Amino acid sequence: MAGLNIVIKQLMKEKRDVVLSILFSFIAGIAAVGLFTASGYLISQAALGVPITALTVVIAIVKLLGFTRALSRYSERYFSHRATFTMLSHIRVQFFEKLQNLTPSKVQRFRTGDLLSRFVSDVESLQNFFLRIFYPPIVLVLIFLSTVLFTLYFSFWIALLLVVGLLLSTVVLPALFAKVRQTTEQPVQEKRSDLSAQATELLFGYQDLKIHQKLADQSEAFNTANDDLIQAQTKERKHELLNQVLDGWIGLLMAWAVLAVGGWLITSGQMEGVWLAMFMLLTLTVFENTQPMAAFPQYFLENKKAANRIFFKEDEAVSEPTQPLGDAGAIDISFRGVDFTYPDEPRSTLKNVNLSIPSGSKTAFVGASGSGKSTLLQLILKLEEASGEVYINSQAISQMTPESLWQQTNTVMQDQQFFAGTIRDNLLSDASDEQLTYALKRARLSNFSLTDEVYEKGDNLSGGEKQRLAIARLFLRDANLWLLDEPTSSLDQVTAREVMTEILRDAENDTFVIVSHNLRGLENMDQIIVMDHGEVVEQGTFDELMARKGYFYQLKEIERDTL
Ligand SMILES: Nc1ncnc2c1ncn2[C@@H]1O[C@H](COP(=O)(O)OP(=O)(O)OP(=O)(O)O)[C@@H](O)[C@H]1O
Repeated sequence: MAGLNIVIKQLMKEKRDVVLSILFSFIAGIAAVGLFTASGYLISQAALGVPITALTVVIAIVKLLGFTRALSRYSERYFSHRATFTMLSHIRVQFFEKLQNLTPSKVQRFRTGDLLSRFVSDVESLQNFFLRIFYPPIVLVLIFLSTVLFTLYFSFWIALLLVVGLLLSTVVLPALFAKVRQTTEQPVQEKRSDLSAQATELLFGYQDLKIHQKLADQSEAFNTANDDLIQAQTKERKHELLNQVLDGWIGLLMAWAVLAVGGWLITSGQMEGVWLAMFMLLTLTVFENTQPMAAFPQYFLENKKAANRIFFKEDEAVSEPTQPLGDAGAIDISFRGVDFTYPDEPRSTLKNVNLSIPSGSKTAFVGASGSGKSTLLQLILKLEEASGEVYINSQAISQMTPESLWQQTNTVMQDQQFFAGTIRDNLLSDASDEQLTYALKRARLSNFSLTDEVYEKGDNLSGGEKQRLAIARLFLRDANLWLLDEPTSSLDQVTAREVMTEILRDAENDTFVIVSHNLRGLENMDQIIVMDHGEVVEQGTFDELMARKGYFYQLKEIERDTL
């Protein structure tokens, strides 16, 4: 229920619309019962030959009730849908905020299709929460209470029959179906999420799957997920229809029972015959209100699951950081006893890392692939949380608001995101066109204009163009800390050198950290930190490391031999 409690809280923000929906739904329902009750009375009186003039008031009431019913139904629809759609928008925002508060790596752990399915289908399915779960039972109880009280005035036995029928169709039948559903349950949401995940993977990997001739396998997995979903939906719909039919039967059964009891009451002189048609029509109409209860168990279980998927529990409660990084200009960084393992991974990624990066220094991380260099940058950026502590300007990063840190950082990570739009949109800056064009020029992208189109994920850009576009973003920012993860790995040597010269010109007085597999040009670095299997194995200047003839020296030797 944890998820549904949050949904109720969001719904209660629209208290006024909620109350008005219940009120108008009650008026519409009770007006319908009144309309048919009065009609039954009219039919009996007409059959007994009462002159039409004596029935004018009842005829007027029938007309008034018909009008009231239509108007109230319209108002109910208006307020209930307004409350629902406003609630959905609150939930979307809350879901998005929940994702925003997760570290990026936790978000990445979701399959894209699953996330989309939660964001779209699960949120959409919650529109049934107010419309079919929350207020129909309240309205039903109110209408039945009023009807039973009215009936009690004429006959205890008919009132009792109505109560029995109500219990049968709103308690016994839904409970029975809920039980059956629990044993034969087809989790539609999970199937939908599977299909969505299969579809996104098919689309993302389309080219590779085609080249590796595995498209047929993936398509088969997609078709199986599709069939599973259809099967689950069919089963669910069958349940709902059967429930509706049985509910309708209960209404008819009660009408027959009222006819029989009414007949007995009339023949035994306990009730006047003129009321019989009235109670028949009253019973048939009042049981129409129990129809929405047929779908109640299905919607309840579905919404409970959807709410729990949207407001999923996180593994551990993360305390909100409160301290901003002070804008002191130069930035220094130190790692003290930092250990890190990616969640759900068996292998430890960083082990007891201790290092120091002085303000204004130039540092290069080198080492074998998978040794933990990129992870170190992610820890500095607070994209992951480690044990031990990282300090920036002597402030513990765990207490630091990430936004204040990112504001002072110029970053190029290995994977950059590009969006469908223009080059201008993808520079992610409010700078003037002149400044944007100059940044492109410095990143050696003068062949592009600001209005050139960029496809989703930058699919129409080469690997090197994407890197240069990411670097152009840096030239438009004013930050004191540079964290670059193989920023020029896809560029030819000449362009790479030109671009690096531009970067170093801007970073001259800043703290500069680069991860690189290219061991050339490291002579100019203030320090080189060598990583192996998640540990710092060497650190020092280029000359110091070469003189030591250790790991770095061997890497240099291998590089020289392979050139
Ligand atoms: N998101 C992730 N989830 C789980 N494990 C990860 C994740 N990212 C990286 N790893 C693992 O952490 C280890 C260190 O990876 P990292 O990317 O930091 O290494 P690296 O030294 O930067 O490698 P490369 O030079 O190839 O980029 C690797 O074993 C990798 O498999």
